[in-house]
Amino acid sequence: MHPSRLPLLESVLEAVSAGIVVVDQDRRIVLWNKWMSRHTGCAAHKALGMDLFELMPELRGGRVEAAVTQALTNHFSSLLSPTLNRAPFPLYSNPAAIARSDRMQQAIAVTPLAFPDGQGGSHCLIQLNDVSMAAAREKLLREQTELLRMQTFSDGLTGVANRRAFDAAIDREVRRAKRNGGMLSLLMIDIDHFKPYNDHYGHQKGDWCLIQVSAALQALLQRSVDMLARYGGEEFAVILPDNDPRQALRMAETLHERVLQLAIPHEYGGPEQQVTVSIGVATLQAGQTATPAALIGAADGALYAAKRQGRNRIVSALPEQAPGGQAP
Ligand SMILES: Nc1nc2c(ncn2[C@@H]2O[C@H](COP(=O)(O)OP(=O)(O)OP(=O)(O)O)[C@@H](O)[C@H]2O)c(=O)[nH]1
Repeated sequence: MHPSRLPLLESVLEAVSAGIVVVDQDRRIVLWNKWMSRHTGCAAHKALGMDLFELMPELRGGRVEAAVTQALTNHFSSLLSPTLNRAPFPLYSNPAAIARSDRMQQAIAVTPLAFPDGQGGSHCLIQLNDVSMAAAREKLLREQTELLRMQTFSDGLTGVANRRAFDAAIDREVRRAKRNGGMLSLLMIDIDHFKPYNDHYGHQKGDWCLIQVSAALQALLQRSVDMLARYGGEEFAVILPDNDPRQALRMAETLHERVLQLAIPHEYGGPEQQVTVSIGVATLQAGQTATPAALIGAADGALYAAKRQGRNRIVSALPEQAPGGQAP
């Protein structure tokens, strides 16, 4: 290189918005640019000549040391992913971040340095970039995605799973039950005389009632595989994987009883004068070929039988076989 270009190269190294560190074969620091001084608080005159891993003992035994060793002994380059190695170097964006112990998130590249004339032995270049902004943006995007996912699959009023989530879950669970030869039960739950409740107490109180009932039902579902969903209006569905008809009936009784315990007054709610529910129960038996639609139809049929028989009760049914005995 022409000697007149050396000062230019030096100014570039000092001006660049990235950390540049070079260590020799004994891992001693031979180059430490201004960015490193600014973001570590360690000036070049202190860093130069020191063993990098004595200056920053916390790097010992980690991925940075492994990458430097690979570069110096085997001439391998490494990229340390910011996802796996968020902040190995004690680097801070500004003094306030030091006070908060809030390290900058880092992308690190470790490269063996080849000298054109073969002189100088093994050296290793470590480049560090601040990816805090990108990481913060990524976190925000992840949070927004999660929020959207929640909004897409949960009911805006009650917070329980919505119809879209139910449709996906029942499809998945029917397939799983058929694959494993297991059972699957479904409860359809409908609040009795809800139209007169709305008409008499008002729509807002009706909303409140839906929230109370769904929260009470949800609180009784202990297993993570069970799902309560708002099927529509004042109708809820409960998917109970691996539950046989007896277990499903017991769960229906527990849920029915819990709504009675809420003792929500309903002047036009039948003889009980409180909010009650009717429940239809259906079970997909082991080895039976049935579709989600057949299981829902059976539970719905049982629910309407419960309504016809006077409401505030539970009726069980078995699902219809799919035509031809084959699921689609
Ligand atoms: N407040 C409120 N009411 C709702 C909501 N969704 C549906 N409804 C009401 O729920 C009522 C359902 O009435 P119906 O389907 O006639 O049933 P019901 O009066 O409960 O009669 P049975 O089911 O036969 O006992 C209607 O008045 C709807 O307006 C909601 O999100 N909030």
